[in-house]
Amino acid sequence: MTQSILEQLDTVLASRKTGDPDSSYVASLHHKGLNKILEKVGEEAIETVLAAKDAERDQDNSKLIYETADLWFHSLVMLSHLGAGHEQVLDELARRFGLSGHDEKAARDK
Ligand SMILES: N=c1c2ncn([C@@H]3O[C@H](COP(=O)(O)OP(=O)(O)OP(=O)(O)O)[C@@H](O)[C@H]3O)c2ncn1[C@@H]1O[C@H](COP(=O)(O)O)[C@@H](O)[C@H]1O
Repeated sequence: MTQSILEQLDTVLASRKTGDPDSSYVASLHHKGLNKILEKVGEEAIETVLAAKDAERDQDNSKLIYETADLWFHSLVMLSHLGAGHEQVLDELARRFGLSGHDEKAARDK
């Protein structure tokens, strides 16, 4: 089975916790600490909201997709910084959907 992009990203984000802040953006965020990471998550959330308003006005979702990717990315950095990962979020969504984490992973791996 090939690894999903989220699995690959989680692996890279974890490796950056001990990376060089001068050569890695993610390592620089971990180095600056949780407050800087939360500042970025807040900033990207606002940019996503503004992009959604523009998307409705312009009937064009391209900027919204770009900003949502930034928001998801920085949220993953936040989870990683605190020792969590995307799997736990997917498990929570699956639980709300009535699937066990195991069923949800099996459905994704099909
Ligand atoms: N997916 C991303 C990704 N998305 C966004 N960004 C960075 O997030 C930042 C977005 O913040 P802004 O738009 O506010 O830009 P900015 O003004 O330069 O940021 P600040 O000065 O405010 O911190 C930019 O610097 C982008 O380069 C990302 N940086 C890295 N990745 C992934 O993370 C991996 C590891 O990255 P490094 O740690 O840099 O090796 C990469 O291989 C990519 O897959």
